Amino acid sequence: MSASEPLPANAIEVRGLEKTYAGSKKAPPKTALRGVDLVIPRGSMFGLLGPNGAGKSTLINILAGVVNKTGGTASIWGRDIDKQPRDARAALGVVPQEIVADVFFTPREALEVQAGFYGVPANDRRSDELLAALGLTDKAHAYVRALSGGMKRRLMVAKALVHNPPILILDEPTAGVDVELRRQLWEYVRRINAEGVTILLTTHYLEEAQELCDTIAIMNRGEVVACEPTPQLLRRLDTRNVVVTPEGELAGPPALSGFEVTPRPNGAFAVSYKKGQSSVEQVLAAVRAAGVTIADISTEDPDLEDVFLALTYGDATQVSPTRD
Ligand SMILES: Nc1ncnc2c1ncn2[C@@H]1O[C@H](COP(=O)(O)OP(=O)(O)OP(=O)(O)O)[C@@H](O)[C@H]1O
Repeated sequence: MSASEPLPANAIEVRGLEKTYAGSKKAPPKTALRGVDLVIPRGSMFGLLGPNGAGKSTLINILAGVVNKTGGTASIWGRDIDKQPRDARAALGVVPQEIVADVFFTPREALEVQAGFYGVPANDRRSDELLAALGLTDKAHAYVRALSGGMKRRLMVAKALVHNPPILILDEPTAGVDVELRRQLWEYVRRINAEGVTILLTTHYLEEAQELCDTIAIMNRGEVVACEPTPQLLRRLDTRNVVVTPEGELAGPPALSGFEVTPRPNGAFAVSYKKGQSSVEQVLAAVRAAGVTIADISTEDPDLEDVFLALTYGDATQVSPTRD
């Protein structure tokens, strides 16, 4: 990227994106994207969530130039993928879902070859810096096939960054990565995000998206069903639980008019209420009015899993998500 270029407001803009995979004798055509609109602001840490088959990989593969779209437009760093495909793709580093190992190269050689592929002049290459940043310095000259799965994945992150792209896409990057490596990987991703790199990540680890991403889009059946700043998305599911532990043993959880009550282990029960419509005070008053003496209470906020389920499965008019 030239330093004098004005920076685009949005790293990625997708409008009305459609994809139908052609059918064959054995399989009918398959629509994977049904008019997806998505705007990823420059500098954000953006999470793309959705059940299997929602269309996340299809979307990423279209951006990466691996899959041809059927309709709509997409631009990367202000460049239209149809009109300026090379420039658009040069702004992206993509870490694919599957581990792709260069069996004949050492990690250092793999990075040099990749840099050469992008035309990065020898003086501008950052192979050693990237190996160090991803904790691979002592494996720089080992054969890639001798690396653990987590190391191969970190090498793939390094490879995606050799040309210093302003956008990094990580497609399910922590599948099969152990807890410690995952922590290191996220630390690094957070660091480069703080340095200005826009991150788009798809993940099934909902807590991870909640913890890492400032904005989250949720896809289901080829459509974006939500796209909001993380705290706003969490507020959308405005149900709160008050978990009550009663004094002594009850025959069962009390019936409270106007509230949903569900049993919890060890004689406790949860009372759900809508924030804005009721309050913890009102819940406790109803519990006391039912003759229950309260030994202890705690409150629960919804996590992303609740929001995700409510948006993608909770709607009774919606059939269950596509399965392959
Ligand atoms: N090459 C292909 N040919 C035909 N159908 C495909 C192809 N690739 C994906 N699909 C279908 O398109 C739909 C979307 O798949 P996609 O892989 O984009 O979803 P995803 O959200 O990335 O799921 P996952 O989390 O499992 O990777 C699925 O129904 C899938 O079966």
